[in-house]
Amino acid sequence: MTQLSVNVNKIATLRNARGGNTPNLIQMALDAEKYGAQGITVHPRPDERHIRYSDVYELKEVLTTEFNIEGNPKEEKFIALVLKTQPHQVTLVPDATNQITSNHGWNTIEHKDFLIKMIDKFKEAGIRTSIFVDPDPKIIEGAKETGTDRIELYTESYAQNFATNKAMAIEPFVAAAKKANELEIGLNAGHDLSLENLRYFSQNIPGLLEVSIGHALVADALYFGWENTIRMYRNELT
Ligand SMILES: CC(=O)[C@@H](O)[C@H](O)COP(=O)(O)O
Ligand SMILES: NCC(=O)COP(=O)(O)O
Repeated sequence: MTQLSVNVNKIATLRNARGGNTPNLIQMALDAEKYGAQGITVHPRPDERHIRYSDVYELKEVLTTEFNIEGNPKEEKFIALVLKTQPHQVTLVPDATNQITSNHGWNTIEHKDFLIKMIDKFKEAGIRTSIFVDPDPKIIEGAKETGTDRIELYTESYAQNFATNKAMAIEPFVAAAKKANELEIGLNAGHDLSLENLRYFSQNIPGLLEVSIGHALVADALYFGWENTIRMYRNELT
């Protein structure tokens, strides 16, 4: 059964918009767990545009499901945060500081030595590692070389092409998943997954352990409510 990790970045975006504590990020994360989230994901970016480093420490103290922290380990501050908070999983994402959102995976061949160093550091601390990659079999072979526990398939291209031709959209991800299964690398996925495209993805991707979903889920919750929306997303997963 694929696990749903709810990314709460956009709850923090709304909270920060007025400088107070409404919506209460910690309470919404706890309620997400109560409503069926099997994990909570955060992506504390260097400019703290949404998730603040202080949020990560507070969440660590109260969460009871899997805690997944995403970020780029080129930032020493990120490495220190992860080592101090000891999440279940760290997902390494090659974002530049000024990116509006994540828009590419690692070049696991070009950055092999750096990734090996970072993955060793987090694994030695007992933290499961995942690295954000495009659905490219060569890149996934490179991921195997890094020793990472898991990869996270960057699913924006699937989401973008889904409405036009879902069979074509999912093809590269099926091939990538089969390669990950063959190499015995754990398989996660995320970015722009939604109520429209999640079920088809989940039904066709072999060995999918976890999806992390935030932007579309929070947007849907504006219509359907936090509890209903989380239950609806859980219902789309096989
Ligand atoms: C890695 C990934 O695809 C997303 O979790 C990303 O972290 C979303 O970041 P924003 O919420 O800042 O768009
Ligand atoms: N790793 C993907 C994630 O956590 C959320 O991505 P999105 O659903 O906000 O696009």
